[in-house]
Amino acid sequence: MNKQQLFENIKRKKSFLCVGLDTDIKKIPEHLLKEEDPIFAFNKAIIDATADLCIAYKPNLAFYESMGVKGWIAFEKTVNYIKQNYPDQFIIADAKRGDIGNTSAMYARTFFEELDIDSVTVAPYMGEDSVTPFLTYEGKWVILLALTSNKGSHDFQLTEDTNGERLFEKVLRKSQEWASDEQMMYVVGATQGRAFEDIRKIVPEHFLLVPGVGAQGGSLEEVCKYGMNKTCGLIVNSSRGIIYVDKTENFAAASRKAAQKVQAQMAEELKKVIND
Ligand SMILES: O=c1ccn([C@@H]2O[C@H](COP(=O)(O)O)[C@@H](O)[C@H]2O)c(=O)[nH]1
Repeated sequence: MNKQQLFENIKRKKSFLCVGLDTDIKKIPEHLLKEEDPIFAFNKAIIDATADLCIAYKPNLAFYESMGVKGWIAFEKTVNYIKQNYPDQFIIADAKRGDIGNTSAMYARTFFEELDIDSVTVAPYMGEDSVTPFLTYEGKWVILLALTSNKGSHDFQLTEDTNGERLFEKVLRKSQEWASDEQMMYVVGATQGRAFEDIRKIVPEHFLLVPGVGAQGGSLEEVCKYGMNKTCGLIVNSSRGIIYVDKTENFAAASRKAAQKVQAQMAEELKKVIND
């Protein structure tokens, strides 16, 4: 999916919501445990209940890999289910990969060839040769960690060099030499508030993947105020705030309600920048 198609989906659905499929066997409703594949059964119900309200799904690999082979099977089934039934959805493998070049090439092969996923999150710490193998696939996206939502973002990302440049700013500037806004997005945590203003000075046109609303307490309003651009430029993720609002047989309808609430807020925010 290219940038224009993503923007068209956002306008059509009046939504820039990404539902995070952080599916934990210990948190899903008990009645699903009798299913052959409870993780997939849960994901399928959540996807069917929310697909008209969101433009992306973000399964986080940690939740699947923690279950070994069964987890990988559930992950692959989930990706295929979305692709077959909701082909307009942008799929993000939140895997935070990155290694020496030939190893990164294997990660890229996994997500882009074997699974044909739209995008993968990548850590920038190992530099250019750890990122460029992901960029050799046309139509696929790298989502580079820039300024994350957690407290630990202060340890490295927010520290300044002698010229006053913060590490996340260096990541944004340097990585633009590797790919354009048609192939690269950045992760910026919703908890980072006004930093979005500084980020937009360096990457005015790029899409940003924004986790941290909902359970982590980031403000959607603030993210939009400082981070939205003329093509929206935001994919805002919520995982626990949507998928775990109810543990009964009614869980999917409850998740839909939670997604509807966020989507309605997003529709209002979009009106401020998009006229058609
Ligand atoms: O800076 C980051 C980068 C990634 N994440 C991931 O996003 C979701 C957030 O889940 P919530 O339940 O909505 O808090 C999760 O998969 C994280 O690993 C992030 O939170 N912050």
